[in-house]
Parts: sequence; structure tokens; C-alpha cells
Amino acid sequence: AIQHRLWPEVDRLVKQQVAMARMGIGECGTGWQLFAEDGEMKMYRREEEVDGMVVDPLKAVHVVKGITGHEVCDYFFNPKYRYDWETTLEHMTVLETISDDTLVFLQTHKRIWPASQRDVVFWSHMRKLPNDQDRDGPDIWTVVNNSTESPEHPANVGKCVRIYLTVCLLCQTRVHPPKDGAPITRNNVSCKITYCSVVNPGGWAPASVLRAVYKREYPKFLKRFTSYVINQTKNKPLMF
Ligand SMILES: CCCCCc1ccc(-c2ccc(S(=O)(=O)CCO)cc2)cc1/C=C\c1ccccn1
Repeated sequence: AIQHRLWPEVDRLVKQQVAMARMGIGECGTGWQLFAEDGEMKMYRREEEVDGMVVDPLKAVHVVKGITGHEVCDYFFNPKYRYDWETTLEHMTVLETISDDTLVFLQTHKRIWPASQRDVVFWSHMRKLPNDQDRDGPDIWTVVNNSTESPEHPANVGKCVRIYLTVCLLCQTRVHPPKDGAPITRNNVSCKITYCSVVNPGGWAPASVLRAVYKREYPKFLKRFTSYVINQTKNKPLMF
């Protein structure tokens, strides 16, 4: 296949992010604090600053019944659904369609007082990975988002402060076959979702404000997004 200009970076980042996402929280180094828990959802963060700016890495693990990893990644990746679940989104544009599994987005997020409004440019790549731990198990699906430059949209020109992020959504489907050999239904599947993100807020924002935003927004985002996928898929055939 013809490789596109971002392919080497995309391939390197996907491998790196997937390897990190598959590590248990104990193997990801020290300093992770559990800061939010709701049923099966556990959210951890590590307090980190770069040049005096809060860039706290976040790792969330959630297990959701009735949906598959392919479905979760499709609703996360596909721009046509984003306004439905991304509550802090003010505007989103697809700047480039590099291939059917690689897009470049420009997003502006709603201003969060007292910080100035933020925007972000990132490539987004969706990929199916072989399940090398359980050969005949369902495939693993992932979406990786990583900030990138856009000559047409230079950083910090308009009113928005440009943020920089790396995000990995890793989804592992589990099938619990019914005893009597009946066909697999949504009651027999669940999805283990790992969401990792590192966001550099760009220009200065008070650490207390950033940490409050993340503490409030990340649990809300993951619960709202997974509920959205459950609702969108409940009357549709399973997509593995
Ligand atoms: C002072 C406030 C600075 C932070 C503002 C901000 C920056 C980045 C982002 C953000 C979060 C997730 C992604 S994604 O996972 O790629 C999905 C596609 O949209 C992209 C962008 C959001 C928000 C603003 C709020 C906020 C913070 C967490 C979680 C949710 N909302």
C-alpha cells in the first residue's frame, strides 16, 4: 500500500501507545493516583508539570457490557458522531482525510473560565490489532490521536491557545458464550476500554483550574461517551 506522509509517525505512536495502554497501572511506573471511581470505571492520574505547566497523564480503565471494541472505536473515531458525545466541543473540522482510517482534525473547545479558549490540531488513526495473547479471541481495536502541525492553521494566531495532546483508546472485546450454544447476543459481550491521555494545555493556565477541569470533565466524558455507544448500538447487529 502507498504510505502517506504521516505513516511512519502514526505507526510508531500506535505501537508505543498500545504497549503502554496494555500495561497494568502497576507496571506504568509509580505515582499513579486513583482519582475517580464509578462502578467498573477507574480513573488514575499522575501529577506532572513541564515548564511549570500541568500535563498530568491520565489512564482510565472501564468495562462496559453489551458493546464491542470495534463499535467503541468507530463511534470515537468517526467525525459524524463527535458532536453527540464530546460535550466540551465548540467546533470541529476535518482538515484532511489521509486515508479511510487516518484523519486530521481541528477542534476548538468551549472556553473554561478563567483560562483562555483552547484549540487543537491532531491526526487520528483507527486500527485493528491481532489479539496476540488469546489467538482465537476477538481482535483488539484502537484509536490514537496525536497533535500535529497544520500550516493553514498555525498555533496561537487567533483567540485560542493551542494545546498538544496524545490520546489512546484501546478496546478489548470479551465474549462469554451462552451455555446452550445459542447465537451470541449483546448479553454475551463486554468491552474492556483503556483510555490514556496526556494534554499539554499550551499557554499558561492555573494548575488548580486545570486539575479541577480534568477531575470534573474526564469521568463525565467517559461515562457520557460509553452511554452514547450503548444507546446507538442496542438495536443494531453486533459489529466485531
Ligand atoms: C483550561 C482548560 C484546558 C483544557 C481544555 C481541553 C483540552 C483538550 C480537550 C480534549 C479532550 C479529549 C480529546 S480526545 O480524546 O481526542 C476526543 C476528541 O475530542 C481531545 C481534546 C478537552 C478540553 C476541555 C475539556 C475537557 C477536558 C478533559 C476531558 C474532556 N473535556
